[in-house]
Amino acid sequence: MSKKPAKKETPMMQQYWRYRGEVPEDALLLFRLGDFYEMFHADAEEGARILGITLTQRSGYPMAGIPYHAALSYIPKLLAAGKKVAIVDQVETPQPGKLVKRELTRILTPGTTLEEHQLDANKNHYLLALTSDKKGFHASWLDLSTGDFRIASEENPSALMPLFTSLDPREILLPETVSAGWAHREELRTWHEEFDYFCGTHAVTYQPDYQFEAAAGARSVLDALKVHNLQGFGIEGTHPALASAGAIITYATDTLCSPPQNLRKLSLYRSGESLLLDPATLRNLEVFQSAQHTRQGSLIDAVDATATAAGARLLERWLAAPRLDLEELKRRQQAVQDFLEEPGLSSRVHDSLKTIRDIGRILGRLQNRIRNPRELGGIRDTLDALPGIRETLGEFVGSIAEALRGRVEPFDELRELLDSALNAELPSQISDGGIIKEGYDEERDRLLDLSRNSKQWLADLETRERERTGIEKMKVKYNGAFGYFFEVSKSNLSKVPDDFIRRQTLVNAERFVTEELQNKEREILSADEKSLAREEELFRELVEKILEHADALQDTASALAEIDLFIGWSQIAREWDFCRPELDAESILEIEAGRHPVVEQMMRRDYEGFSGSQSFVPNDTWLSTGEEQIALITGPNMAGKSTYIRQIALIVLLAQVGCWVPAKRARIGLVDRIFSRVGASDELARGNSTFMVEMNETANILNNATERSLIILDEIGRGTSTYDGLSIAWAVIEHLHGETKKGPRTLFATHYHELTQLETSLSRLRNFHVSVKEWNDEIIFVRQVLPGAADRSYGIQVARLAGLPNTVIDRAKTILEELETEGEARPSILEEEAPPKKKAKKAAKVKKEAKQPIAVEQRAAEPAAEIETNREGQLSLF
Ligand SMILES: Nc1ncnc2c1ncn2[C@@H]1O[C@H](COP(=O)(O)OP(=O)(O)OP(=O)(O)O)[C@@H](O)[C@H]1O
Repeated sequence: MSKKPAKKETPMMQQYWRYRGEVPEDALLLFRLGDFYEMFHADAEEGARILGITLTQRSGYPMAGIPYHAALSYIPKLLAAGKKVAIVDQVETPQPGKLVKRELTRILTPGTTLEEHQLDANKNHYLLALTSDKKGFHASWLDLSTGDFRIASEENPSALMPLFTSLDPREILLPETVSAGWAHREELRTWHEEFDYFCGTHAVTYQPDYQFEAAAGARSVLDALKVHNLQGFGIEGTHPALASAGAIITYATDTLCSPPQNLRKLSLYRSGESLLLDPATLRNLEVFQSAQHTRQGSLIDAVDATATAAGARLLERWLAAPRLDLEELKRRQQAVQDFLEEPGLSSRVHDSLKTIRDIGRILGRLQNRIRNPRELGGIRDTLDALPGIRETLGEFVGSIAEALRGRVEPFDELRELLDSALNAELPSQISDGGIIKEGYDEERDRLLDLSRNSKQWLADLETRERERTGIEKMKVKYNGAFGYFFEVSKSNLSKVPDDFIRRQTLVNAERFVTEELQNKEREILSADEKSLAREEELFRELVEKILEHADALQDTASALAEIDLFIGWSQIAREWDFCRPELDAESILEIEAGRHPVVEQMMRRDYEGFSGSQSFVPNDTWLSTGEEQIALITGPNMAGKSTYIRQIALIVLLAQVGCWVPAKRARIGLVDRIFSRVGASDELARGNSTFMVEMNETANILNNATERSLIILDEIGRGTSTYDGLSIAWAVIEHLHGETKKGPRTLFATHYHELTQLETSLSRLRNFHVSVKEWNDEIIFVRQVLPGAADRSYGIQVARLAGLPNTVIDRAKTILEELETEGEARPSILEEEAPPKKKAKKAAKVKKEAKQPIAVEQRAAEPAAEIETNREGQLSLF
């Protein structure tokens, strides 16, 4: 931050320093000076560097400025550079010789911006606060742009991490000393490591601890929501998470420079009501971002066919909190069905939705006094689209579409008002005028006429005076310093009459006024000013009228967002042949011809891809906690093991947000958590080794999975020596299987062929393999998941496909042969580590079979049939 210099400052700079002292140290102060926002001292140096603008000097100190009308395009760059931006505006018209009055009008921070161009239209924009006390950890999050405001408390902060990752907040508020203490608590070590990393990738603002005081927080929340108690929201007034909610309100108030006006509801988030996906699983399944950190290639992108930004944000919120509530999920599924059954009507509604504006966010800005005429135009255009949308929705027969129609209000009166009041084209600033339609307000029309007639009068005067003086090219002109004047070129000066009063001499011309012109000028300027003032008054009245309907408009906006999302899903279901999954509370998972939604879409778009195949090969799945609880999947590299196990997790996730799923048929017993242990590339940046990350994630799964969870494990144990890895994988499977009759539904993909022997000792484990064919020492990927274990890994053939030099491939083959011969002489892991007593007998049998597993023979008859079926377009030949 800039330090105030010791020398005597001008009054303006004294004013500057007063505000500089008021705003947070890490904010850059933009100080309005005429037509510029100026930065001074250290702010100027930093601002000029970030914005790439010229650094100048004023009275010996650094200064850098941006034109005020271009501020909107500069500010996002400062925010993107992680800076906060404080704005001090001029709040009166400058008078010569008088220090202009200024006020701090706004502090823009990553989590509290509201302006359209500073928000990503398709993403929620959360400010998150977290604190802790003896009872546990308390979080609150608010999207100030829409007023979405929630709280959550958990004894164990790890339970909040899935939520934080899904929210992907723009800014995090933490209590300074309380949060510093978390690092020293041994029991929080694992969580803190993860949270610390999370904070490292998000903007964090530390606040004094007292801002997180629970009782004061409860009061701020009541004030902000304008209610006497929180019972209506089902929240106790002593709920500990109100501490963080209070900190959010205080921060929002400080940054908006007045209390937020668009909060009307507080909701309590209970982790037990959602399907939880821990941060690693969200990353591994590429739910919100692909492995390349792009939206393209993620699940959200694959199931997003929304036409509106609000619809896209709703999808993000729903994917962040998949449900366990059958009734709600069935409502969503039915909505998709209603729209799917009426494609013509649905696309008509969707087309109309493309014309509506983001009224949820517009209202947020209007309520928080960020007002511009075009936003009113946005509300008007949206309301204009409503009758058509309602009419089309009325033609649907489905019950849910009908219910949704009921939530879209017509707003006839407000629509008529805005239609009659607002011009078709609107300015971006109130001060530009031209907002109000002629004929809407008598007084404003009168002033407008006066100003217009005066302009005609000026034109007449110009003609009259040209005739009188004989100066043919004399013109009436206007400028801010002198007002209206006659401009006469030097060559015509001799013709100027005596009643012309000289005002200014230019190189080639002179400027004059007359008494008549001066009188008229006063009349015109006052008519213009009065007309503008009247327009501003009418504008404010219109805003108030809109805000009277704010709640109803918000409700309509959320219904429109749902309709948009459902229609989008119905289009995806039709285009990609999704089915409506049966949902129940049984612990089973049955998928017929399931597909990976993202890989399938990418393959269709890019059929020249490495897979070499144009269409995705569907596969079946059957799991149940009591019978076929664990599917152990083996198969060569590149066969499709990872894709298969991920597709199952994605199908379950989609089903639990209410979307239809990429399968021919599916029956899904609701899942409380999805765990995955897949790749680890992201984690290396955290300073953990691949193996450490793998073990951390595995520990998390084993400690937290319940009977209702779904677990996908990919190549567990590969990050260490073969025998260590194999032993760990072996023990993990045994643990998940357990002794009892039930356990989490698990898919385990592995290259450790020894594990396939577990089928004989673990009653609820089944072997599967992803099949391939050999053809002249090359392999053909068939991508079919079939019962039984794979015979070998074909790693060398795959390496050849990847382009390894022939010399290396040949040498590898020789080494492999040697190793295989040696391996036969070496004792197997089963002999090194005896299984538990009661399995000893079975294990002895396995040992016998290990060298020549029965599964291989069982599959001997399968290849011909597979080749036949898959040649029809699905076979991939390299
Ligand atoms: N069912 C399928 N239909 C068509 N192509 C598929 C299918 N499954 C996977 N693929 C293609 O095969 C590629 C490799 O799949 P995947 O990564 O799942 O193999 P893998 O068996 O896990 O390999 P590795 O053991 O080497 O990790 C994928 O990128 C995809 O393009």
